[in-house]
Amino acid sequence: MARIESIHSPPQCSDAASSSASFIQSPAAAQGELQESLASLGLAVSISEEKGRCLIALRDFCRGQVILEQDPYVSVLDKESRGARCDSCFVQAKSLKRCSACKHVWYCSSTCQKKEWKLHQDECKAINEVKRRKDQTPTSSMQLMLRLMFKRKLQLDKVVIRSAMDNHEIVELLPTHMADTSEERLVLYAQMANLVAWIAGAATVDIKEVTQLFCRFACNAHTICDEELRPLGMGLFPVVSIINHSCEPNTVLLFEGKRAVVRALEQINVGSELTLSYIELGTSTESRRKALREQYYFTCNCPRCNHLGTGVVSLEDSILEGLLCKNKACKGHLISNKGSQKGLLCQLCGALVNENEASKILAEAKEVLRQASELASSGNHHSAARIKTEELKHLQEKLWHPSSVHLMWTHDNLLKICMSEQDWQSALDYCRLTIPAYERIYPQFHPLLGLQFFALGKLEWYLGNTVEAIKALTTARDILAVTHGSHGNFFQGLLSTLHDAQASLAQKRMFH
Ligand SMILES: C[S@@+](CC[C@H](N)C(=O)[O-])C[C@H]1O[C@@H](n2cnc3c(N)ncnc32)[C@H](O)[C@@H]1O
Repeated sequence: MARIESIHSPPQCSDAASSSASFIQSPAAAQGELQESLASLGLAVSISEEKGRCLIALRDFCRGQVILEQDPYVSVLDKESRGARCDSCFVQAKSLKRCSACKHVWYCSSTCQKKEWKLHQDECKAINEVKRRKDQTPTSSMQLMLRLMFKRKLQLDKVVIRSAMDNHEIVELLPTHMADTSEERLVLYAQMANLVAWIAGAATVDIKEVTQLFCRFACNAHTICDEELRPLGMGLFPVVSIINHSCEPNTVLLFEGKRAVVRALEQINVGSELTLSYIELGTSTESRRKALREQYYFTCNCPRCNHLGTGVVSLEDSILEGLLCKNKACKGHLISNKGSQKGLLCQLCGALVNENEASKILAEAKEVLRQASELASSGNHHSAARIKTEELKHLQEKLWHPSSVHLMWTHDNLLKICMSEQDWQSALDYCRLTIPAYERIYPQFHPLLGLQFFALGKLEWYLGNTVEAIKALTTARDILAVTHGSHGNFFQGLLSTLHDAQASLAQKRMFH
């Protein structure tokens, strides 16, 4: 594809050679400068012993209000999105132009290509060097690291503008958890750092520092998704990353292109801490805590987790992930017994399944799950996959609650398979089955819940069930107006489907 020539012009910056030392801020100065910027948005950083830095509201925010927006310090598209989306703005476009030098990045316009050139220039040379010497291109995480290093240098050299919310010093304030990181992982990061050094030119790269930066990526970088929460790439957002986790979050993070937008999920009063969910919320307390410990190195003590051990959470957890009681007359669920006798305890009839029998049931359950995930990850949405997934569904129905997460994901997989086969009626049936589980698992204003109602509404509408379509689309509208905002094309598309359905119903009523 033709090169947009102007991008190869050298950067226009007369003072590029001036001393960079005066441009480096101390961490304290960078934090002070950040506080000032945040204050103008009604936000502040405070420190807690348990969590480290926290982001606090200095004023009230109402449900659906945008609290914070931030462009990534650095970002990169996934392999799957490269060539389908613009590397600069992440917009999907049919006629993208490829950088003719490295042939690795694509832009939707010469404006985007020019905007990125200063950052892409060194990366372009590095990619070509890897191609020449290894006949390979760097992976996405490697590319993200290269971009971070090149951007830092360009900001130090004053070739690229820095701001209070976009500079390397605030990236360095993010935790690394290096001391908590396993030896095995550190070795992997060090190997990756060596590769980065080799790609970027070893003289300029400090291996220990890059290893530390990989640790920082692991617990701070965000997956950038489209409106339907399909992953597009990765980005580092040093201010959004100050927001700590809760399993009952009061904010939600979505992306407009690659720009992060944080909205309030509820009324947030002055003085409250902002929280986000870092993980999939539809799992039991133990699973959520395990996931958080493994990736973020903390034990969650949010209000939802703090109920662990109380009756409410045991029942909720057993419905989400607990096995059905083996006693045919009982409708209860089994979860690990916390008492002296090891095994599984029924939450309803109190029957204890001993350790041996418990491990047999768990092995059976594990095998069912293994088959399910193998099928889901194979991406093989053909009739053979459908038959197998339906078999799994029957097996899972014998083992788990109808609202369990396992069945919910199986119903979701079947929904996708039926959609790809254009079997709309079966797709609608499976979509309907997912709704009670979604409603149980996710909070009232969760984007996944809104998206599932949107999918249901479209299927109902397509199959001529106008009243049901209006009901589902109205629920989707109410949720997505809060999580996604009401201005984008995606939301407008939902409104227009809803208006069509409402107009059709009005017309039907006029003629009957
Ligand atoms: C993305 S950072 C959040 C900002 C961080 N607190 C800071 O000081 O910059 C993620 C890290 O914050 C801490 N963290 C986040 N949520 C927490 C929570 N609910 N309880 C305890 N620590 C938490 C953990 O150390 C985690 O690895």
